[in-house]
Amino acid sequence: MRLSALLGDAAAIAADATVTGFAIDHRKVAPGNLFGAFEGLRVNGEDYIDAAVEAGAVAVVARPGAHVEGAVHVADDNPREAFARLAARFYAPFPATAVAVTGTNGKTSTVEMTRQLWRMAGEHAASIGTLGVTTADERVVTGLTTPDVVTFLSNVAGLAREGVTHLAFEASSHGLSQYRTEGLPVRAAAFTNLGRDHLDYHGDMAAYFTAKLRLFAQVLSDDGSAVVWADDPQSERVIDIARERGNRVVTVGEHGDDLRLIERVPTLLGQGLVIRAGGVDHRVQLPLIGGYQAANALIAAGLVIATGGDVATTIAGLARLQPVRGRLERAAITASGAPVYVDYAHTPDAIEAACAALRPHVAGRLILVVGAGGDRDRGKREPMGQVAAAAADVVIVTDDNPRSEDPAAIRAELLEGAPGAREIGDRRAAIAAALREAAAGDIVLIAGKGHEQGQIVGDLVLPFDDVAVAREMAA
Ligand SMILES: CC(=O)N[C@H]1[C@@H](OP(=O)(O)OP(=O)(O)OC[C@H]2O[C@@H](n3ccc(=O)[nH]c3=O)[C@H](O)[C@@H]2O)O[C@H](CO)[C@@H](O)[C@@H]1O[C@H](C)C(=O)N[C@@H](C)C(=O)N[C@H](CCC(=O)O)C(=O)O
Ligand SMILES: Nc1ncnc2c1ncn2[C@@H]1O[C@H](COP(=O)(O)OP(=O)(O)OP(=O)(O)O)[C@@H](O)[C@H]1O
Ligand SMILES: N[C@H](CCC[C@H](N)C(=O)O)C(=O)O
Ligand SMILES: [Mg+2]
Repeated sequence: MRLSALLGDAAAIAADATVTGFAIDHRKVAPGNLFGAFEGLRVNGEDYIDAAVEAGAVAVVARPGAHVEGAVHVADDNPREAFARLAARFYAPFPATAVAVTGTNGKTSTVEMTRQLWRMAGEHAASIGTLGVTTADERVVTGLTTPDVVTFLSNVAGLAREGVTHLAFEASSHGLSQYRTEGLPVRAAAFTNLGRDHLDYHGDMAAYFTAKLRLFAQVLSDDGSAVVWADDPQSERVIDIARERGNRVVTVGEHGDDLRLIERVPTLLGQGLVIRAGGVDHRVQLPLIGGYQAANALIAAGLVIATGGDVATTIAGLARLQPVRGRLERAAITASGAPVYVDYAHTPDAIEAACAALRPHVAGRLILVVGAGGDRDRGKREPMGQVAAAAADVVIVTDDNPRSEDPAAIRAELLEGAPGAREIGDRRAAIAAALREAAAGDIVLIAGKGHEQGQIVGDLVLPFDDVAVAREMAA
């Protein structure tokens, strides 16, 4: 693509260059690239403009005040957004049907279920999120929930080239604030719930919620649909924004109008659901336990239906959903017969939801192994401890991903909320202790790391897999 075709202004025409790609890190600039220079949390990308030009950048998207020499300066007050829109024009075409999911908890589960439902309907579908880029054939890990804009848009274009027509992706609050997905038309956007997380980055709950709401206020296409979990206290805000913009609103949940959850009966390995849609009651056996997975399944069904899926077929498909990795995954059964579950709960609400999911199945005690990640919202730690103490019968506080923090200090903050808890820093030892403690009728829940394959300690990623450790200890 010619730079003049992308920008169309005099400077671009004069430069008469061919654009070869986009980069936001100067170390990844190749000759002919457009470089995006953004102010970050750690450094200012504008400091690398000269180096990017040196490496062959033909244009630089940066604030009007930035100094650009030797390349075309694309000046914009919001360089991240301007960059994303140009990148989208370069990388297009994209899958015709893209949907996005935001919310504190449930994004990964919902995009994965949406992908599965589409596949059951015979569509060529993919998902992008915490688990990576997932298609029917493979999964490629990207490291972030919403990858950076270049990785995201180039991957989405790659999926389209492979024939993917349907994409469900996670729109994290960081991703929304940083315009990581702008330019990809979003035909439906879903809201799962709002709880405490990431206040280290956003400052307060209002700013965190505003970041998420941008999905509905700005990212969702004008003629797109908003799919809203109606049972969250914040749902009205989302619905109001969608109505104001004239988007179609699809509400799901006990208070939902479009997919109303009439009945939910936990069974040994799943739950029986009655879902009312268009005045008809549909009965379906969801093969996953936990109210929270029923919520995510309904939101996924809402997204599929909002983008043209048949109502009865989609609801019937819920009976064939496969479990999502690390979300209430049954990892092992102890010698004494106690099931051991691994779950990615790393917020107060998620710990509550995961414990509530297991409670109907607990005859004896619920034994919880829990920790919190370092370099992340510190204020969520004490509430996580409080919820753990209230929802479980035995709490063992351990390390999650300490990152650059002192693990003992993180544990101390959790213990503020759970003074009666046991403290075992070493995660392997904590899991071993929980499994030893468990008797017949008890259930062990290992929370916080779900599918993760490593434990981040300082700059090191040490191999660690909760499911594998649980299996090893149970054997
Ligand atoms: C807080 C946050 O979102 N940080 C991400 C963000 O950093 P930033 O914009 O603040 O970047 P910075 O490091 O200050 O650098 C500024 C700019 O200079 C550029 N640069 C930097 C250094 C250099 O030598 N040359 C250069 O050009 C950078 O590419 C960047 O564009 O952009 C970087 C480049 O894409 C990301 O690597 C980085 O993710 C860090 C590693 C991270 O841990 N992010 C987490 C918190 C995150 O994004 N999580 C969310 C939510 C998780 C969830 O709840 O699911 C996610 O979507 O994964
Ligand atoms: N709808 C829900 N309501 C409450 N809690 C939930 C819900 N869905 C999932 N959870 C809890 O949150 C955990 C994380 O779920 P999931 O990975 O689907 O969320 P996420 O929003 O993608 O998280 P992340 O922000 O890390 O990407 C689950 O393991 C579970 O404990
Ligand atoms: N996407 C989330 C995942 C947290 C998982 C937990 N294991 C932790 O490390 O805090 C984050 O980056 O905040
Ligand atoms: Mg996720």
